[in-house]
Amino acid sequence: MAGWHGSLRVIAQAGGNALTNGLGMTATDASTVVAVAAAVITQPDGNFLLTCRPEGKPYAGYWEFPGGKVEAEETPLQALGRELQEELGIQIQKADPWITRIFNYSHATVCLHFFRITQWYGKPWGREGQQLSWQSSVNITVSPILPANAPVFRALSLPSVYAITHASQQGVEASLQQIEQAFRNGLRLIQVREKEMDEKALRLFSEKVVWLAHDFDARVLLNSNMVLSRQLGADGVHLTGPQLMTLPERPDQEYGWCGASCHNVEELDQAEKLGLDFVVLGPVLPTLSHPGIKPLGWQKFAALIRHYPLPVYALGGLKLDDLVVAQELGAHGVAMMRGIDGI
Ligand SMILES: Nc1nc2c([nH]c(=O)n2[C@H]2C[C@H](O)[C@@H](COP(=O)(O)OP(=O)(O)OP(=O)(O)O)O2)c(=O)[nH]1
Repeated sequence: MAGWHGSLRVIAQAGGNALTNGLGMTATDASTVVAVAAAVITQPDGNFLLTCRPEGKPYAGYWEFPGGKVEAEETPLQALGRELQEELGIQIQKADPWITRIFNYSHATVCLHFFRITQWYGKPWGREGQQLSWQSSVNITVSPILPANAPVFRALSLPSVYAITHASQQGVEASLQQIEQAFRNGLRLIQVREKEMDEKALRLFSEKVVWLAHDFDARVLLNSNMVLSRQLGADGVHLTGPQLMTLPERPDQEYGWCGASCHNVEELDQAEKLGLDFVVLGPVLPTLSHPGIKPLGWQKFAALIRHYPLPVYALGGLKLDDLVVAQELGAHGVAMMRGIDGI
């Protein structure tokens, strides 16, 4: 159990005391937590597979991600390989670890290890007579859904690339042109982070980014400024590390999406406690925007996010080409400031 992150680590050390894991769910004892492996089997268009729980199981008739309990002597990934063969007749070709979430049902407390499966052998079919359905995170058309899975759909609706503006260095016009091009090329999430702009310039620039983004159905989060975010109709706020550590609770839902910058385990724990939508963790590699800060490196990055419940974007000196390695290590995606010109 050593090395389990956040709530899982806490539960492992708790020795039977009831505790809250920061997601509004309570686990009672490490020994009563049932490990489950679940697959987000994703097609190139982003649609993923849900299956309907067959008669005879708890929550029969509810829709879920394919998978099942991890048996003794199995790793979650081994369990998933077995379950997908048994339930769907497919073999995993490529699986990336994703988020790990705990949920308290009346019949059990489950620890769900999610993997994203992007390549597999065979065509999925309901080998246990269960129904299958390909779904999109923005429009789930089957119901009911297992209660633990609502935040998972929200996480899945986050794109794999998160851009960060740097107009103060680049020049406002050049920056807006680049951002528009990136939206044309598929960018769907951006943070306005302009620490050197005065209030008026920031308002003007942010307003333009929001207009542009909404033309492309993309989302804009403003760095640290909840009031301005709401005034401009932006999609939410991105908290700085210090801001994250001083907030007693998540900004009101009326502010929309809420992410945060994290650099260490304390900040990751706090983001989990506040129930944020995602975090950015870095710097992974040396970066011009934070000279003099020792980068985490990929190994430490992977260790910090192991078994973490929120989607994590890797940040710091990264380009689009780093997305594959980031996701193989458990990241949801990559966040980029200068790398945005490659989008
Ligand atoms: N497979 C799966 N299980 C989920 C999801 N969400 C969620 O809360 N769970 C819970 C429901 C169950 O309590 C538990 C999975 O247990 P299960 O009974 O389906 O496991 P299994 O396939 O190994 O079944 P069995 O051999 O025990 O009959 O995890 C999900 O998306 N997929």
